[in-house]
Amino acid sequence: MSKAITIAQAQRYDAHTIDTVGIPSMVLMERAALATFNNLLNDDYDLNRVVVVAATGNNGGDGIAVARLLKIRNIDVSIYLLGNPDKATEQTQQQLKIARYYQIPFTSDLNDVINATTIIDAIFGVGLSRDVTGDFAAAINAINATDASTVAIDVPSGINADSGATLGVAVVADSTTTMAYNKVGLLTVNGKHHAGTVHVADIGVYAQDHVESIK
Ligand SMILES: NC(=O)C1=CN([C@@H]2O[C@H](COP(=O)(O)OP(=O)(O)OC[C@H]3O[C@@H](n4cnc5c(N)ncnc54)[C@H](O)[C@@H]3O)[C@@H](O)[C@H]2O)[C@H](O)CC1
Ligand SMILES: [K+]
Repeated sequence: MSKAITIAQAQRYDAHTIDTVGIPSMVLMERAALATFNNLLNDDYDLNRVVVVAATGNNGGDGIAVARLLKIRNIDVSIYLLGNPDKATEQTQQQLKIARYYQIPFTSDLNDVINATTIIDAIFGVGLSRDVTGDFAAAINAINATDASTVAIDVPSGINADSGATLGVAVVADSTTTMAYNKVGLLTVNGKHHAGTVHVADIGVYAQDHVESIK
């Protein structure tokens, strides 16, 4: 079985790749988005109406980049944004700017989420730090109530990537594209149930330098 890592390891490996190796954060985000996009196409989801549900952390930035990859292929995609965009991470603010350039529609109507054929879950990844409440919980409940296929980025939102526990409420995904390595929480019974099929994406982040084998 391939390696699975904790939240602290994921954060440490990301920071090492960005700060010491020198691969810019936006490059990692673009690779995360491309990997998610490729899995989305390979898994043969119904892409008639795609909605990316994104928050303002870097998990949201991954999702907004996926929206752009879909839009430039003429796929009907919109973004349901949760949280205050002025407080988004630098990378996610940049992805929002790019999304506006490509005129990707933003919606604040949960019915658009409910009527989607495929939903991309880009609300929380390894940065989830407390119980999900309010608008975030309402969006996750709507995602889980639809017949739409759901594809999670990195971690199904609401799942603690260490313990696999549901923090309040969590997305039940059909598949999850997780970055660099699987996460230990996604190997638990609850984590597996929420993640669906897990694809591990090589985004250029590794556990050690001078990599001979990434398995
Ligand atoms: N670091 C990188 O360059 C890469 C990251 N990738 C993706 O980014 C996420 C991790 O991003 P991060 O910004 O650290 O965290 P999240 O997006 O998961 O969310 C953090 C954000 O949300 C707030 N928050 C936490 N819990 C709650 C809650 N219950 N309710 C409301 N808000 C909450 C928190 O305060 C932060 O503001 C990782 O999973 C990847 O998807 C890349 O893939 C590329 C490299
Ligand atoms: K997610």
